[in-house]
Amino acid sequence: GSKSSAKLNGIPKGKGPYSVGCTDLMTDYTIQGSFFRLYYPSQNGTSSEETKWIPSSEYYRGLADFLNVYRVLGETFFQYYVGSVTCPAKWNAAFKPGEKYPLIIFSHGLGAFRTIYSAICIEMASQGFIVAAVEHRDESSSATYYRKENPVFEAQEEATENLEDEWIYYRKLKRGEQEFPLRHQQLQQRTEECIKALDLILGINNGNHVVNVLSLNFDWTLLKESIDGDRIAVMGHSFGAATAIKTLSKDVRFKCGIALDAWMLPLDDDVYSRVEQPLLFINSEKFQWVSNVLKMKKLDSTGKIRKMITIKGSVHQSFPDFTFLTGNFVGKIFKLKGEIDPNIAIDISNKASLAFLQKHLGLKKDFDQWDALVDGEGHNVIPGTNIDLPSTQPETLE
Ligand SMILES: CCN(CC)CCN(C[C@]12C[C@](c3ccc(C(F)(F)F)cc3)(C1)C2)C(=O)Cn1c(SCc2ccc(F)cc2)nc(=O)c2c1C=CC2
Repeated sequence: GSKSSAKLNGIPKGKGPYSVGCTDLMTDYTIQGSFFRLYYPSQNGTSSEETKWIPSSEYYRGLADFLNVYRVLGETFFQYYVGSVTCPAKWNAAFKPGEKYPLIIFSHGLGAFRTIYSAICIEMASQGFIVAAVEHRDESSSATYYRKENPVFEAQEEATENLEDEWIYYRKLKRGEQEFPLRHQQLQQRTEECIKALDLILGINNGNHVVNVLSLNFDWTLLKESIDGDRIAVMGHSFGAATAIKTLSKDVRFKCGIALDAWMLPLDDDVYSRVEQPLLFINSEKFQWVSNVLKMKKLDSTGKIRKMITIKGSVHQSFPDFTFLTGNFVGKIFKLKGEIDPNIAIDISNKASLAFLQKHLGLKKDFDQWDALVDGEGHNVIPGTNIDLPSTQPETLE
């Protein structure tokens, strides 16, 4: 039986051969700039500092709002509970040059932000990917910010921190407001932000000078000629998975996509015929429902590669990092954990992702050892969906 409370051993380390580094990049002083967290293969021993998982307390305020709990309650709860959590990546460790790495752009879900899918991003980086987890400024994240141009400061007694940071919080649906128009508009912005992040990173690959308004000591020049421009994928969770699908339809530089427990509502009808690239759906057992899965099936079409698996015993929150941070008791109550051990669930998701990426990016690694998972063969995984779909065959064949 399961232990009464799992040891809180936190966010799992990467299992691959590369050491993982982490840094943040925010370009230009406006809301239109790019903002992402970069997870990358790093040179060993160049940083001993672990990465702060949730870097500013404003994120706690945003989370409290998103979760409809009292701000002051929520903030203290999060500050106490996750304020000191670090993720197993070396903060500002030197990038490891010398080979061309495939690139993944990762899009977060509703009410999330760039830092809370670190278990997935760190695993991919440890296996030799560069991962840019974008932070969307479409008011779908619990909180985000942009740094404004430093105004000319009169001499101030104490330098008030973050004076120039402009915070944007989660935009709740208004009473009686239709959901689709808002989500579809946010989807457009999210897609643009993924494409803008790709453009920026490919520019860095060409040696463009990087202006990072976050004063971090990270040497971006080491990324010059280190990205394989032909091996680019897009991934996302929930609203971020819909973003990944829309991004594929908008930009063929993305060679394939991985949709983690996709929320299909924001997608417009004409996207369904415009996704040519291979697409993998990795679903949780508890989140999905008929109309949502039927939309995933609508993407099926002859000659287009579509794979779907469902992780048994998993829930929607099996993909973001919170699933690793509470004991079983609290985790089950808040649906942060399913029946399946969180480390096993994320392991299945990551291995299936790696096998799919090897096949459709043409990687020369050993991720094909997990091909069976992509076919839904293996422990704790089923092919397709657990949701009973209305059959399309005529009722009874006379
Ligand atoms: C009541 C608010 N109501 C707003 C629409 C529904 C809230 N909700 C269910 C929740 C998120 C939940 C959650 C998180 C985190 C803790 C914590 F305590 F661990 F922090 C607790 C409890 C509350 C599970 C979802 O939105 C589910 N969901 C998500 S959850 C992404 C996320 C957000 C914040 C996180 F910290 C971690 C993960 N991303 C999506 O793209 C979509 C959906 C639904 C459709 C599209």
